[in-house]
Amino acid sequence: MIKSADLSPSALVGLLRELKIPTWVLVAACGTASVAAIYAYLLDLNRRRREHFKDTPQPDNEHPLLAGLPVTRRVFGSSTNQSQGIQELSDKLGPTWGVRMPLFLPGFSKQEFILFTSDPAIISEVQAKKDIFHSRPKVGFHSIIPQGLLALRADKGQWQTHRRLIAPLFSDKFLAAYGPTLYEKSALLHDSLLQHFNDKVKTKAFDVQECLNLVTLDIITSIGFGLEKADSVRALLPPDSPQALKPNELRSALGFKRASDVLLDEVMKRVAEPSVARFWPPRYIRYLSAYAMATKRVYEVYRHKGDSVSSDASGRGSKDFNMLIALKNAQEGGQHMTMKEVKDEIITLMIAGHETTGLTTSWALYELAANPDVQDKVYKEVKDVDLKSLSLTEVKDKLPYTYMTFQEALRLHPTVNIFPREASEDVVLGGKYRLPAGSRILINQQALAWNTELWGPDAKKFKPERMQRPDLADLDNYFPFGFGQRTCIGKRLAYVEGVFLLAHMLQDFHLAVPSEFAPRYEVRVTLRSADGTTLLLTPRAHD
Ligand code: HEM
Repeated sequence: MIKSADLSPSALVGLLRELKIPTWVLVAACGTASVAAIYAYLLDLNRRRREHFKDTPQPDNEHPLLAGLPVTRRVFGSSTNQSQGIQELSDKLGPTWGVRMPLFLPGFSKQEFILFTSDPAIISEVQAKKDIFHSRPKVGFHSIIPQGLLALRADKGQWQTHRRLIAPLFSDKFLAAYGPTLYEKSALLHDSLLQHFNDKVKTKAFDVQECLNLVTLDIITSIGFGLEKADSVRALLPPDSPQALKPNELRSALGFKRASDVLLDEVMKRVAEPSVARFWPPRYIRYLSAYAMATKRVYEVYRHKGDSVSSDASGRGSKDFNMLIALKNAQEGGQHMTMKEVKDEIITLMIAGHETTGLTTSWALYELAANPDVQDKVYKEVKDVDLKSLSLTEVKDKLPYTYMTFQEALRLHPTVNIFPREASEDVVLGGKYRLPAGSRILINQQALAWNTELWGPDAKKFKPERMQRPDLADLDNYFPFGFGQRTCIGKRLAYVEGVFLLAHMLQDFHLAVPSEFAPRYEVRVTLRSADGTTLLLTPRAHD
């Protein structure tokens, strides 16, 4: 019999020597025992956590150790399947369901759970608990987007100060100042398109999603960065046009577009994959050079002296002004943002304000093409409006039906179809869905748009008239620009810009959907049409 005193490490070693067991066998046995112990521990952890979250429906094919990570990666990893994948899981599991994250992987220690919801009651509760759901999760945002409004935490003073300093960029005075640029860029788009038509070519197919993404980029880089020569829409000119860009000009005209694409691409990838893959040299170099391009431009403008904003007697504003200079001059109690803070905010505005507006406008154009009766009504409203002298502050009053068209496009195809919030403390939603501090909730507003209880049996039909409902502003379930204190700061600009671009397009072109075209959703942070939005354009003069 072995006495306990004999179990000292040296006695054990002595015993093993006596037994003459080869060292490699001992090492292998120890290794196997350790792996088995870790595995057993993780399985037990997984079982306990499954038990902890048992009241939240979860996909049943979860990995015993990786928990919901493979499901999340499948859903988010392939952007064309994202909205479909989430919808399929919602159909199966109900309006609120969740996935657990593997606690032991680096990067997940705080993001224990992701709760997806399209349940109006749960969403109202999240809106009411605004002191808990005030920030976006760190994954993705923190390491990629500069430290601007999108990424900053709302419980820190910096976000509040920045929000106050940036808000005036969307006031009446500033909107009036953007007018001339908006008209100029939109007119350039139309010139570029119209050059494709002649007596023989009266109707031609264009990808309006591409067109709108180019023009909204030109607008934001011009009013944001002061890039007066931002004219990437000239890439749409017919190659034989005397104004067509030469290859070297095309490169520089599309430089900002490429940078913006890369930055957005990174946002999407990093949301799905908080891993070292982002440092893969080719990808990292691409990202760094896109970022450097935007940064260089910010610093060039920043070092120039400039006025914050000027408007002429008609209130139409001036082109010699940009958001960057306005932010440089913005101050509160004599305190300005630092150059780096201004840079972070201006790149954030470019990322947040470009594709969102372009895509919503192109969804609206698609719906107008698909619904000729609605198109006729919009055309009737816009055809005699002098857009060149229209102040952006008048857009809503002068173009009410077009405005509702834009709002309805946002309902049916919410450009930010799913947006995240982080729980700053442990919280239980709906009396049973547990969300530990640091976990995420993803608000699925696309499913809300199709909810027949909210929007009636024709919820999937495009009907701008439904935006006349008087309670629209108070609806807890129509929030294409988010809600609460983190609501989109650029909402007013998005509306007037989108409605203006829609009105201009309809003044000049009749739209139709080619018989073979049916859009498929793709999500790259924003909801786009995977194959572009090809529409048949006929200049009204040839109509
Ligand atoms: C149709 C166009 C747009 C849509 C659908 C949209 C949608 C959104 C949504 C859903 C959010 C998140 C809100 C939340 O978490 O509650 C957001 C935030 C934001 N948006 Fe927009 N947006 C649009 C245009 C713009 C424009 C034109 C700008 C600026 C030029 C802009 C700048 C921002 C910023 C800076 C934030 C972060 C605000 C904060 O956290 O304080 N957006 N947007």
